[in-house]
Amino acid sequence: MDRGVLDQLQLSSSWIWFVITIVVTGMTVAAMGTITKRRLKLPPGPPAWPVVGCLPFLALGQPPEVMFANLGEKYGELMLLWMGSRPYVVVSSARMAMEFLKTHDQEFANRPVSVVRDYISFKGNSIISMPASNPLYQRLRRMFVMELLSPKKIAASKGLRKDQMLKMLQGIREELDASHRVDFRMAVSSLGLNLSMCMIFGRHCGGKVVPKEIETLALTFIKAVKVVAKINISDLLPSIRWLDLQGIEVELRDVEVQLRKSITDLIELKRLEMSRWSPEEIENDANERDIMSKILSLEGEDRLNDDQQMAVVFALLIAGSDSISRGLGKAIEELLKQPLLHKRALDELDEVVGRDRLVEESDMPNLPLIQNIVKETLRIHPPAPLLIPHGNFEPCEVAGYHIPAKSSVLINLYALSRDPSFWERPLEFSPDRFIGSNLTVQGSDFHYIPFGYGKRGCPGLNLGMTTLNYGLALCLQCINWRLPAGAKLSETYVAWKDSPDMFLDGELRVDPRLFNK
Ligand code: HEM
Repeated sequence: MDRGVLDQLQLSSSWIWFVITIVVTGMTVAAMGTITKRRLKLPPGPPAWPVVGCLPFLALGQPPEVMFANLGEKYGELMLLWMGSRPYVVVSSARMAMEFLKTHDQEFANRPVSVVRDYISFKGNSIISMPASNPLYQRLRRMFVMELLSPKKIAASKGLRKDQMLKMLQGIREELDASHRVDFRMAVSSLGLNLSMCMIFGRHCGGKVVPKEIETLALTFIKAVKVVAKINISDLLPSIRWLDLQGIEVELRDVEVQLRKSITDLIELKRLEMSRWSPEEIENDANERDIMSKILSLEGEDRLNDDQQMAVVFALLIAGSDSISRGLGKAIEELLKQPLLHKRALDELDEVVGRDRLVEESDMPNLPLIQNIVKETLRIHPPAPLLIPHGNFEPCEVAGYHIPAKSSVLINLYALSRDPSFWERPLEFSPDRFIGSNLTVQGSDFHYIPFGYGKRGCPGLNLGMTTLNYGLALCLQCINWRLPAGAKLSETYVAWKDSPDMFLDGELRVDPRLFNK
């Protein structure tokens, strides 16, 4: 859900609600009435009107996590909101997050139904939207953790990460040559997608020459993300889905066809490439080169059918791209706001790596400040601030409250990571809070779970952290990020570099003059 979509929803809401009210009056009353009659202790929440539930009372112009955090101050750590005819349970404390993600992990390790799932889960084969009890989910999950995103795979793809990041920096450099200014948010926005594409297909994606098939998939993917991000009224009021009031299903149908075509084209190219492998290449584990080669070489009961292969590709793209771009963009943005912290990070790089070579992933354990900047970025700006909604099939009792069946459970990381009873000066960006602390991104404490926790916790955690840590170190080493006088961070953030010699002979070199000592 992005803010633009919410604004859009608000603008067009009056007539839409009018139609909905006429069509389905009474249905929600019936749903809610059943529960009230049984006098169950429901979590507190805002009042709900027939049909539309509490939607008219929500401040839809705000980002959802902020809106829910504000509501949490009024209604408490566990809230029940009827949005349309659907129950949404919002969790705003570490204690309650532990209840749902640890104590009751089994019951809530599913995903709520949604219209999107009917289209781009490739016939129910997506790991992201599948119930955790599905045997295919367990097989895919094992494959993601043990094979596709394993420490061995991550180590094997380090050259590719470096290559892609240098291409991004080169792009920035070329823009600087032309204008002396670069919008970093724009520059970094395609990095995550390029990295994911490379890891999946083993093809070079960034830079000027992009293979046509890769470009087509990237464009289709961006289109798909835009549709997925829309709030669909049919999800809130399933009984009027047939009206498709916002035309979203028409768009989804179109996007599904295009995704299928572009992913299939790339898979076919990979098949062709594999058919030309020499016996030596096969002997030397050529199928370990990239994720698609690995998937296509699975045999016997491990083999994935066409829908499953496409679903794996799409899941990796959608879960792994934006999180990286957003994380890196926010880290740089925070450093632009704090020049002293920025300088400390540069000093650390200087001391550990020096100026004669580029930083490598193997340097990262010796760069604790840069690692803490990434950790703090994920605290203040978690890429998935409400996780991905969890769901339960059956009604359930949690901490003495009745949670209706088929609820959408949203864990509000925004509230957890700003809890003043746990965090000192929670609104301050202060990476040093992690010095000597035993907080880890793996979820050693439920106040800090940027990757989620438990059965549905992110399988890309190691890849995500490796990429963000290294990406930040390289971006800091190669570019002297500055906010030009008068530029406002809230509008756009712009960076420039003083030295014209960062790239020599098309190759990246670290120029001592980059660092303003
Ligand atoms: C900084 C980077 C990342 C962050 C902060 C992040 C965070 C998350 C979060 C919060 C979830 C939802 C957990 C839940 O529902 O409880 C998730 C799910 C997921 N992530 Fe990540 N992620 C990152 C990078 C990646 C990468 C690089 C990949 C793979 C290329 C990836 C693959 C996935 C998948 C497949 C899921 C769905 C798991 C499931 O439903 O079982 N993530 N991630």
